[in-house]
Amino acid sequence: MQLPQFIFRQFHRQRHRNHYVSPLPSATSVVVIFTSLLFILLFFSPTVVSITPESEIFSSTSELRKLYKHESEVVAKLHEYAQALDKNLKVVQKYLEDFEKIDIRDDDEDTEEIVENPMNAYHILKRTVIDWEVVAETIKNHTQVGDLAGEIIKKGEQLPSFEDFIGGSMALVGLQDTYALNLSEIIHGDLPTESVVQRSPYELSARDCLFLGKAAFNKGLYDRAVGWLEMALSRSKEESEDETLLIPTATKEEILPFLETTRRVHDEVLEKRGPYGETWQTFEKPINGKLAKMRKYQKIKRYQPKLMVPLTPVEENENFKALCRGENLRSPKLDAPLKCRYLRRPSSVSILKPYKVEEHSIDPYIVVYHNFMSQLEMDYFKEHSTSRLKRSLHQGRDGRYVATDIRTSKQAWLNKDDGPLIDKISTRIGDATGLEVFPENEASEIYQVANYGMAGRYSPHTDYITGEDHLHNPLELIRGNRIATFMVYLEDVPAGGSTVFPLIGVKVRPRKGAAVFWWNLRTDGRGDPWTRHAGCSVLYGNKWITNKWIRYHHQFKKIPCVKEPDNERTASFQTLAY
Ligand SMILES: O=C(O)CCC(=O)C(=O)O
Ligand SMILES: [Fe+2]
Repeated sequence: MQLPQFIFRQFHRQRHRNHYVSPLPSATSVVVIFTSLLFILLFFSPTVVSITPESEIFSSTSELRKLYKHESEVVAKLHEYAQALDKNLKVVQKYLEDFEKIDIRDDDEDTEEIVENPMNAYHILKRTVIDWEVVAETIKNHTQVGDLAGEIIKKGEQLPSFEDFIGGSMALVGLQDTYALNLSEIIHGDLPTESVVQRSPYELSARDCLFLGKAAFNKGLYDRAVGWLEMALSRSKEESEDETLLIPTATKEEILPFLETTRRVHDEVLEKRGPYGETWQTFEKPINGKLAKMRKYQKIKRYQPKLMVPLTPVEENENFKALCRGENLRSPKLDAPLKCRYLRRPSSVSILKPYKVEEHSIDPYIVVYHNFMSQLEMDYFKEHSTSRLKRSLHQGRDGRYVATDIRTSKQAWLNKDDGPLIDKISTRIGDATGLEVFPENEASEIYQVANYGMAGRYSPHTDYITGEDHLHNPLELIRGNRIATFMVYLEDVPAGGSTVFPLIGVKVRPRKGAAVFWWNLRTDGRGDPWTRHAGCSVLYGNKWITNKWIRYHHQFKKIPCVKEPDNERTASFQTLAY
């Protein structure tokens, strides 16, 4: 079954039919107005037209009637013109008001706070991609500043494209789905997070909901699409009762066909393919009441997360989302042996200032080192990477590196040439883990710094390298595979952005300065698939991490190489560090 897609560009269509966007009178109508005016002026001006006895104008009511008719035509045109000016003024004012809902701030920190809210981010994208075009079109006939985008491009800035706006819309739809956000809250700009409700001054209009419904549909989230489109319908009703709007931003007639198609496709997909798969998701029951009563739908139950058993990609994704939402999937029995402790290494300052270690899983062994890096050290890492950040890529099916939504972040690399602090942190990692990290680039990789923006995420993956390709690379043969990961959070993330291990139910909340450490390989060098992990989408804020991947071959003096029996998994590395 070929899954259908809706065509976007809906916001553009709005421009032509929008209630508040009315084009200025066309060039011909302006000419008509001014010719008529000229005609009246000429007619009444005594210096130009002499009143001759033949003039019938005062005596003949029929002539006066004619004149009056001419005048009213001119007045009608002038009304039209004034109305157009007024409407165009409204377009400009509405844009300005929208922008100024947030006080203008120049300070970098303040602006960061603004863009950290995905609702604000969506509106910034919408304004610069859609509204700018509308405003530019509106003021084109008045002034020379119509080319708003040109002004910015001249400054060497990059502008978002329509595709960026679609990306932003998809991201918002993805956040709503992952965190099961309540639509009636987010349409009013309220974003519920664990601790507080983050507020954005921006509401979502019927047109926004329609657009986001289409984005959800195209993402295969048919259940969510129905939710957005139903919301579009109720917003449209609210807007039609709103006296400040002439007509709703999207009408019922426009929304209904999309909603009907979505409901129909939803039921077809559910019937033919089931309630979820890698590229789609539906409710458990059909929307159509008659179909919903069918016997086969009475038994269907939503997927219940399972741990410690092999999962299909779809099941893994469900575990991933549940963990991101903060659900607890682990049993008390699994968590019972976990401890927190102070770790001292005899040869280092940790004697005075021990590492604070918190266990998250015994097998595979996963721990968090709290307060591992200081604020100054974290700032150093971020500052040295900011100008070098590039879109993260990952290896596609054909082996080439591509940017996809599997990993939506930007990254940069830091090495010892970036200053003495780099080696200082590596020495600390070696000390804390008991592993060999020098020489840089052999025993361990240089630092990868990653920054996740709006809804940035990383789908489930392993850090150890799979496939055969790396076996032909001389450097990889020297280094061996990634035995362990040491990942430090360089920033707090107010909401979302946890690191989760979907197969074993582990979740770690990002806390700045804390580091997560785990073994990717078993003692014999084979990858441990239970270490599959993921970065949840950032719901609010901005996430910074740095990764230090430690390699296998240089550890030969530190760890015993023992083959672990397949049926008896041991956390044999655990003893190394403690
Ligand atoms: O962002 C995260 O929490 C996980 C990142 C990760 O797994 C990676 O960079 O390999
Ligand atoms: Fe990873």
